[in-house]
Formats: sequence, structure tokens, C-alpha cells
Amino acid sequence: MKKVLIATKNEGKVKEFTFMFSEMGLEVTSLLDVENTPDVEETGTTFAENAALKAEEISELYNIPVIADDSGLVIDALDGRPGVFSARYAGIEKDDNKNMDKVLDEMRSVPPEERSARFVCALAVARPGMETLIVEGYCEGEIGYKKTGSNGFGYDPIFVVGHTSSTMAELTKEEKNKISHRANAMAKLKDQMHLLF
Ligand SMILES: O=c1[nH]c(=O)c2ncn([C@@H]3O[C@H](COP(=O)(O)OP(=O)(O)OP(=O)(O)O)[C@@H](O)[C@H]3O)c2[nH]1
Ligand SMILES: [Mg+2]
Repeated sequence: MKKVLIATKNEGKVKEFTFMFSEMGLEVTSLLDVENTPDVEETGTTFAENAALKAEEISELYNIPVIADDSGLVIDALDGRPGVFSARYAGIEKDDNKNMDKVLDEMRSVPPEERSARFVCALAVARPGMETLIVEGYCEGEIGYKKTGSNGFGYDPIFVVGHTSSTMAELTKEEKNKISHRANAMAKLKDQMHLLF
């Protein structure tokens, strides 16, 4: 089975990419499988810039095609925060629970009609000597009032999926991998995978 290297150290992402790429007959490896890989500095101001930074640095290092994901939660009532700072919103330790507590606290007095938010996923495909390809996927919803559900990762327990009463963390992995920002970005990449691997 052909392998694809995802330039991530996020276990939640690796599980979801493994599931989605297996449907295309591709096997996923990630930076969790490789010793002493660099932590790419995410100095970009957009998800697309950070995804490109991660994919290009790792592709150059190993001289192979690499996919990277930069993703996060964008909340309208917080002027788009946490955005590209989603992983470290409550501190550099990247603690999902502390991140969610900080968002729930900042949103405590925001009325129901103003709690809209979206997940964004930018995927970058970097190939040696070729232009980097970028696609983006989105998932609309709103911020709940407490953590509900234990599936997924990150902010899933406080993100109520649009037109439903379920949080992303209450979805099964099959359901999430059909509607998530990551699934929507992958759907755009799928048509071009035969060119890439
Ligand atoms: O509830 C969530 N469901 C998701 O599906 C999801 N996707 C991303 N996120 C959040 O956004 C950060 C990514 O930051 P990020 O793209 O920099 O990734 P990361 O630093 O965790 O790993 P890496 O891929 O950079 O190695 C993560 O930590 C999460 O907080 C999600 N939260
Ligand atoms: Mg990161």
C-alpha cells in the first residue's frame, strides 16, 4: 500500500487522516512515527500559511511529498479567536481542557444568537521542486455552554455542529469524518491525489 507522510504530531489528526486515507487505499505515517523531527515554527498569520510552512519544511528535509494540516476554531464573538492560536490558546502546553475552559469563560455572557463559530482546516501538499498545493475545508456551528461528548479531540466537546443539537464530540468517528472541516478539505484534495502520490 502506498504511504503518505503527514507532517503532524497531533494524535487526533493522525487518527482521522488514517481513517480517511485508508478509504483511498493509502497508508498514513506521521511525525509521531519518526525520531527527532523538528517542531516547525508556525509563524504564519493564516491556517494556509502555517500548513505550507509545515509541509514545505518536512518535504525539504526528507525530499518526498508531504501533507500538513493547520486547523483551528474561529469564533465570531471573539473576533475570530482562537484562530491560528487554537492549539496554544490557554498556554504552550496545548491543554485541550484548559483551551475549552478559556473559550467557555470568554463566551459566558454571549447570547445564543451570537455564538456562531466554525472549524477551519487548511491542507498543504508540498513536493520537492514543485509548487505547494493548498485546499481549505470548513464546518459551521456554534459554541455550547459546557463540554459534552468524549469522541474526537481539541474543542470538539464545546462545538455544536450546525443544524444539529450534537457537539462534534458526540458524533461517531464515521459521522465526524463525513462532515468535519478536515473531511471537507480532504474531499477537495481527493480529486488531485492521483497527481500527488
Ligand atoms: O475540536 C477540535 N476538533 C478538530 O477536529 C480540530 N482540528 C484542529 N483543532 C484545534 O486546532 C488545533 C490545531 O492546531 P495545529 O493545526 O497547529 O495542530 P497541532 O499543533 O495540534 O499539531 P500539528 O499538526 O501542528 O503538529 C488543535 O490543537 C485543536 O485545538 C481541532 N479541535
Ligand atoms: Mg501546530
